[in-house]
Parts: sequence; C-alpha cells; structure tokens
Amino acid sequence: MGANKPAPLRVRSLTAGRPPTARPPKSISRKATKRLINKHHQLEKQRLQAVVRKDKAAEAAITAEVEALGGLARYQQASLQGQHRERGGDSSRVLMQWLGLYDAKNKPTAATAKAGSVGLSPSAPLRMLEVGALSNDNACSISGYFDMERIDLNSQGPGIKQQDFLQRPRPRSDSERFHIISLSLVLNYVPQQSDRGEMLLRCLDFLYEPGMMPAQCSEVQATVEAAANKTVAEYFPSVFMVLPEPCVANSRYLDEEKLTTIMSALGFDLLKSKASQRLVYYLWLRTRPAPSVAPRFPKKELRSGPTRNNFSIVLQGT
Ligand SMILES: C[S@@+](CC[C@H](N)C(=O)[O-])C[C@H]1O[C@@H](n2cnc3c(N)ncnc32)[C@H](O)[C@@H]1O
Repeated sequence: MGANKPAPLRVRSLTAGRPPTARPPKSISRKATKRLINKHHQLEKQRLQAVVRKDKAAEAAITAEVEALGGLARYQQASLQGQHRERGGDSSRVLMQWLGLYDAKNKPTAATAKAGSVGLSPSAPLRMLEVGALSNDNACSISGYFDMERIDLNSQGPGIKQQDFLQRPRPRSDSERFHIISLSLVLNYVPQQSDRGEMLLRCLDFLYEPGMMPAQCSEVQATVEAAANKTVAEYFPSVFMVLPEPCVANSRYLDEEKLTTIMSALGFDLLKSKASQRLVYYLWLRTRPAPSVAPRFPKKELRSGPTRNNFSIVLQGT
C-alpha cells in the first residue's frame, strides 16, 4: 500500500549545504580527542619529513591519511573540545586574569562585564591578533576590551580570516600593528622548527614598538587602567604564548631558560607565567626594539634521555 507514493520533499535546513566546518562539531570522547590530536601531530611531522626527503609518494599517502581522519577541520574540532575538557575553558581566560580583567575565580570583573555588555569592541583601542583562532567567542573576544583580528590556516567560520601568519603581508604602518599577539597552542602545531622561530620573529613586525603605541584616550582605556590598576604600557606590546607543558619541561632542545633567552634576544621580558598540569602560559612584554641583526639559535641538545621529546625552536639568523 502506497508503494508508489512519491517520497515527500524533505525540507533541508540552511546549514545542510554548508561545508562541514560550519556545522556544530560532533562530540567525541576525551580519549578519542586526545588520540586524534596526537595522531594528527604525528602525521604532520611525517608529512614534513617526506617533503624534506622529496618523497612524493610518502607525502601523498600521509596526506590521504590526514584527510581520512577528517583533515585540519576535524583536528580543530578536537582541539576545541579539548579546550573545554582539559582546561576548563579557553586559554585566553588566563590572559584576562593576568590583565586584571577576570577575578581569581576566572570570572569577569564588574568592570569587564560592563565593557562587554556595552559592546565596546568596535572602538576598543587594544588591538589583538589571534593567530590560530578556533572561535570568535573566547574570553578576550567577548570582553569588549579588544579589537580582534583572528586568523587561522583553516577558518572555522565568520570572524576568522583564513590566512597563514607566515605569509601575512607585513604591515605598512602602525594602523596594521597590534598591542598583543596571541600564539595559543600554535607554535607546537607548526611542523618545522625554523618556522616556529620565524613566527616569533614575525611578531616583531606586527607588534607596536615599545613606547610607540598610538595615543589611547577612550573610555575603554580608562576602564582597563581602573580594572587592572596598571597602565597599558605595563602589559603591551606583548605576546601571549601557550604551549603543551612537555614542549618546555621535557624537550631535549628547549627548556624555559632557553625560551627566555630566545625571547630576550628578540626584545621581550617575561612578565607573567603559569603552568597547569598540561599547559604552560607566558606573557612576554616587548621592552626593547627589534634587534638590528636577526639572532641565531640553532638546535642544540640541552638534556638527553630516552623519554624526552624533540620539540625545538630554531632561529636561523641573518
Ligand atoms: C591546536 S589549534 C589551537 C587553537 C587555539 N588557539 C587554542 O588555544 O586552543 C592550532 C591552530 O593553529 C593554526 N595554525 C597553525 N599554524 C598557523 C599559521 N602559520 N597561521 C595561522 N594559523 C596557524 C592551526 O590551523 C590550528 O587551527
């Protein structure tokens, strides 16, 4: 009965035709999230090695494997889920706390809540470049204090520009520079050690020079100062950096001292740091102008041992 009745026309939701990245991520378990992230890092490393060996067949096979896992988009979804599970929220909350805009319980202070609620973002004087942005609603984005520019190799949606920071055209004037650059869990994602160094060097171009920040006069500026009881110059220009803890705690080639030496050679002092079980957070304040000669930091073993990892940051010098 009714065998020949035409199937009713299904009304498809508007989101149905969008690329997979625009759909809400399918939730996966904590273990599966971790496995996927680790596998992705491992494959990206192998792909890079294949590129260096000029082994086209291996490169294609590894690329296919990455795609079969869901590619960068799936990895980003896993990272977003990881953010919520492993860290009880996004890393930018740590920055907000350091700036005095979040309280000790990691909640917005009254002044911050006010800034957010009156929607000061478009005119907010503090310019932030978020490299490797997975969403447009992290703590900094919704605070109202920052005029955000978000970029990622693979944009997850509106408000995130698809761009490789290493290819971003260099600024032609201060209007294209920033008070702060966020590199949260980005350096560890970059497969090549010299590209990690290049990323840090590039930050110098995209940040204001110390003491050369544009005049700040708006209401937001006053609110920042009142909330944090600091002047803007005490926090900016700066780099907010987050890394998996083993990158500095258990690497053959990098420890906190070496990282501090590299950053110091680039003109930064360590203003704030914090370690959680899995992550390390740093706020590097730019206190000196860019060095006239690009510093050189080759890969050099600092500590050995079979259980150590090979994470390193290399600066090739001029
Ligand atoms: C592990 S996710 C981290 C995202 C987020 N910032 C966080 O703290 O969870 C790393 C992101 O960095 C992005 N990324 C890596 N290298 C990049 C580059 N050169 N330019 C822009 N984005 C990059 C990747 O596409 C990826 O989405």
